[in-house]
Amino acid sequence: MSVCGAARCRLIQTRGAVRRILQQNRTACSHTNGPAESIREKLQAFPGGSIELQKQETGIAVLTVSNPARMNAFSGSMMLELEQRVHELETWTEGKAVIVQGAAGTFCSGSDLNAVRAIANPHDGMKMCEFMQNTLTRLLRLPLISMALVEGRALGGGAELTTACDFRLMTSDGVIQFVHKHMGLVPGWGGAARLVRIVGSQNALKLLSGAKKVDPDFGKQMGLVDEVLHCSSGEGDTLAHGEQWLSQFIKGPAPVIQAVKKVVISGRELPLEQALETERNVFGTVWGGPANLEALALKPKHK
Ligand SMILES: CCC(=O)SCCNC(=O)CCNC(=O)[C@H](O)C(C)(C)COP(=O)(O)OP(=O)(O)OC[C@H]1O[C@@H](n2cnc3c(N)ncnc32)[C@H](O)[C@@H]1OP(=O)(O)O
Repeated sequence: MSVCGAARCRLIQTRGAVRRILQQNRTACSHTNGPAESIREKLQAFPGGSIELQKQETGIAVLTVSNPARMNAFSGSMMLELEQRVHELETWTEGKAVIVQGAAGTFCSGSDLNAVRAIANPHDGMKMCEFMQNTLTRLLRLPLISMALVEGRALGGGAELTTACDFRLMTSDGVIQFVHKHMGLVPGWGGAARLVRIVGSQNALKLLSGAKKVDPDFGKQMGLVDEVLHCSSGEGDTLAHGEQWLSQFIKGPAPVIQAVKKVVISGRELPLEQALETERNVFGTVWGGPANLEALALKPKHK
């Protein structure tokens, strides 16, 4: 193929990739699309628990998966609520970060097995996965730095949820386990695709095929866990420790933090040419902006 032909081919691939991302976001944002509507009705039929969102003045939001009677398993209504909460975060211009945690000292035990039994046919299963994939993709693409705070267990879909965050922190007794194989399943909420990108395909294969328990040491060793908090789950101040760790990445004004996250997302997801274009555009939003002018006036030395 000629150089021009190869370049044209790359351009077509790039446009295809961008169209796919936009299409995915459109599907995710659509509240009127037929098949998505039918799975919404089915999910709504399995109530219980809640997804709580607390936006703090510090610019850190806390998203809590709460269904303590079922170890924070995701009921159908919680899946719908998660989408709403992610939507609220997408438009939070003052925000810098979001911490995803579970209630009552444990993270999340995956999907509610009662709901799973009731929609145990491939069609509904795939629709549920499509719904959760869209929500978790939007969570990962938020212009906020995200962190899963794993106290206790993150199992099945709970383990998948941790991969939809930029960072994972664990208490010393925390466990992440992709138990899907033990359930005759594979991840379906996008957890396998994201896991491969975080730890590489060799490690992902080991974790999924062996349904291996990832404790803090193992997690750090393979790059799944970013930090271990030296406290146990349910000790009370775990969230404060998590916020403290996160604070090193969110100093400065929200527009700058959001710009940082945007260039990382485009670098992570787009082909190079497209990522470079996005980077230029994002740069244009901060260049000559208040934080930039203030820094220039101070003539800082970065020693
Ligand atoms: C997307 C694909 C998926 O996520 S598939 C789902 C994968 N998750 C699972 O299979 C988790 C199964 N549960 C367990 O292994 C255990 O309950 C774990 C989480 C380890 C907790 O054990 P343990 O501390 O002994 O408590 P327990 O078993 O008595 O549980 C307390 C109550 O919670 C419930 N629970 C737990 N997980 C779920 C779940 N995923 N769906 C529905 N209910 C769940 C238990 O049934 C138990 O309820 P009950 O007190 O017996 O009424």
